Amino acid sequence: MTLDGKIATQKGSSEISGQEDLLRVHRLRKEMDGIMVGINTVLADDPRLTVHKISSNPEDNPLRVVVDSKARTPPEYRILNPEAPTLIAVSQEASPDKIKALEEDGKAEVIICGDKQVDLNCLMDELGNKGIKTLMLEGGSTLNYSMLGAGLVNEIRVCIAPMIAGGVKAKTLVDGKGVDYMKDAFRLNLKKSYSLGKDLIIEYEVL
Ligand SMILES: NC(=O)c1ccc[n+]([C@@H]2O[C@H](COP(=O)([O-])OP(=O)(O)OC[C@H]3O[C@@H](n4cnc5c(N)ncnc54)[C@H](O)[C@@H]3O)[C@@H](O)[C@H]2O)c1
Ligand SMILES: Nc1nc(=O)c(N)c(NC[C@H](O)[C@H](O)[C@H](O)COP(=O)(O)O)[nH]1
Repeated sequence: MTLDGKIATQKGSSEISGQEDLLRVHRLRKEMDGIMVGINTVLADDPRLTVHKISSNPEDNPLRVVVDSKARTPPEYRILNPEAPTLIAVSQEASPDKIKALEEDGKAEVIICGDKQVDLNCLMDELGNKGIKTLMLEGGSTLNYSMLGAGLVNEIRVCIAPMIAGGVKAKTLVDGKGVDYMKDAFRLNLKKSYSLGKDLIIEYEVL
């Protein structure tokens, strides 16, 4: 994020991390069993979510997980390429046709969790059953809030780049509904902080 907490500009531009930070993220991806994003991140960035900035083997790629209530992931997007397995979590709102298009040719496994939105506790249970014990959430702001709100985040690692974007409509690290009173804010414990290139990395445990 930028110093003012933005993870994208209001137009959706999001090149924030310095080169060293991108390598840090890919080293982390390599250690993970799974990597998860919300559907808006897929639509905005068309990410691959593979380990491709450091040397790696195909089996180093984590399971890619998309939280996508209505199965809106476009079948031609890179998240469905054959480089790594992909799981799309949808809700009962997803149309059977869209689910079928995502499952075609083994592109993705689709699981249904929840009535309207994806039920994140149900999804975590399903991932646990598949042997996914470590999961990195890579955004965006809305899913970050839901995961924190559901008590499903153990640890937060943030990169603060020396940039300020501003913009009342620009996404921040955590958006969603937000808490009404600071007494209800999610509490963190500072574990580690260090400079990386021009960026600052801060690691917290969630209390
Ligand atoms: N700088 C970074 O590191 C970084 C990382 C990721 C994303 N981004 C940026 O974030 C923006 C996208 O963030 P966003 O907040 O709009 O969307 P998001 O990626 O968090 O996706 C949210 C969507 O997921 C779906 N969803 C289904 N079930 C849900 C649940 N239980 N909880 C929450 N969402 C659920 C809903 O359709 C919801 O609108 C993009 O502009 C992207 O570039 C930046
Ligand atoms: N570490 C990091 N720094 C950034 O400046 C930024 N914008 C992202 N964004 C995370 C988001 O999930 C992106 O969509 C992926 O970083 C796309 O990258 P890949 O195609 O998977 O390499 N992540």
